[in-house]
Amino acid sequence: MSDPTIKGLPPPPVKYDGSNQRILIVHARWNDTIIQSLVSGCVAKLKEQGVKEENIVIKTVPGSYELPFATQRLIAGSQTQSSVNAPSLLGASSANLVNLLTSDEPATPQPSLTTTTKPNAPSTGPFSAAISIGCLIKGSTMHFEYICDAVTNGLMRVQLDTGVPVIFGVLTALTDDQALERAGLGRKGNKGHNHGEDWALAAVELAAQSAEWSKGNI
Ligand SMILES: Nc1c(NC[C@H](O)[C@H](O)[C@H](O)CO)[nH]c(=O)[nH]c1=O
Ligand SMILES: CC(=O)[C@@H](O)COP(=O)(O)O
Repeated sequence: MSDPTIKGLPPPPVKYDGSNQRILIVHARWNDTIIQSLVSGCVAKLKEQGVKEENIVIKTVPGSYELPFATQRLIAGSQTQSSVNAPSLLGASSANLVNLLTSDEPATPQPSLTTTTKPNAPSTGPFSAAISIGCLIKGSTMHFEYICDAVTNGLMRVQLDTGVPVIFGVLTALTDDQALERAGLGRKGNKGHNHGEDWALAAVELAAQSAEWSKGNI
């Protein structure tokens, strides 16, 4: 692997704490051997950063083209859930807080944010960050180029529209080996590096930082 200070992601400046974060992983199923390795590496690294298993929500879609829609709808849906066994709303996106403050719906009794249900019960409540994972491999037509462009711009729009960080976890590979090496599955004596680990670090960092920014702590 090349020197990460020349080409790659250096360690984060501080170790961010994921213990109060709820993370969404949405992954495509195309090129599933590669996807499964990326998701496994991502989940393992999220747990290393303190994210609880019950706060890691994994959903799948057929292909990468479906990632922006699914990510947007899952983020929106999470913001209508009460926060049980999940991070405090202060860790949520500002959009969620505005909804809560401006809703003319009669306030429904919410379980206290410190409600504890049985351990490892699946969590509910707003996502602190999302990681959208896919693997696009160039074929013989322009299909690759169009999907790459649509997915990239779509995921960027989702995060800017929702205020929830969306990590770009989409490999855009020209060959099978390029994709395998970026999933840590390289075949030619170079296993490569599992990019899913980097995406987990980015998610925990952006979730922590954006929660502070939402509170005006800049
Ligand atoms: N060729 C790849 C695809 N193609 C499928 C599309 O993403 C989409 O599911 C379909 O066009 C229906 O809307 N998807 C990948 O994730 N990776 C590929 O290499
Ligand atoms: C990324 C794709 O859509 C691509 O794998 C499809 O292959 P082809 O361009 O040969 O249809």
